[in-house]
Amino acid sequence: MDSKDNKKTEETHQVHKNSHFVQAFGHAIAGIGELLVRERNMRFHIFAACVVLIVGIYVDLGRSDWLWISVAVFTVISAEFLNTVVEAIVDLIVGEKYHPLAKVAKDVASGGVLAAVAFAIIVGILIFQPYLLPNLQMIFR
Ligand SMILES: Nc1ncnc2c1ncn2[C@@H]1O[C@H](COP(=O)(O)OP(=O)(O)OP(=O)(O)O)[C@@H](O)[C@H]1O
Repeated sequence: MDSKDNKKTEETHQVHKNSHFVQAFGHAIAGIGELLVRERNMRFHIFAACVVLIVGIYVDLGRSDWLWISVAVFTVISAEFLNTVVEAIVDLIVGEKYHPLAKVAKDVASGGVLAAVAFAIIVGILIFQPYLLPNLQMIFR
């Protein structure tokens, strides 16, 4: 993109600070939409969270169980946000070129998502095990 194209883009797209809350809110919602469109993993996390929500309602989880599940879900979602930000910044800086530090940044960011998912699985097992184990034993007896 040459400087003329750049100037044209800056005229038609916002590149300055948000002037009011509604504008900032709109961009934040657009960011969430972008994440859902770009990241297949994010769509899977949302699907998994919906399944947990339905099963949680079915087994009538208590207040503190819902609190732990909320922490687990938002930890995974936050890690995915961070991962997408890192990917976008790395791609902006290095483009299609290979760089060992780009690899470190992207691998560490996706490692963060993996760690968050492991945490969510542990929380899920600890919370659902007392409800699901008796049912599973009944099925396999
Ligand atoms: N510019 C680069 N230089 C070096 N390695 C890179 C570069 N771009 C990507 N990689 C390597 O390819 C992997 C996948 O990168 P990509 O940007 O496609 O992420 P992705 O498949 O969307 O990952 P995720 O599943 O975490 O969202 C990275 O984890 C990294 O190891």
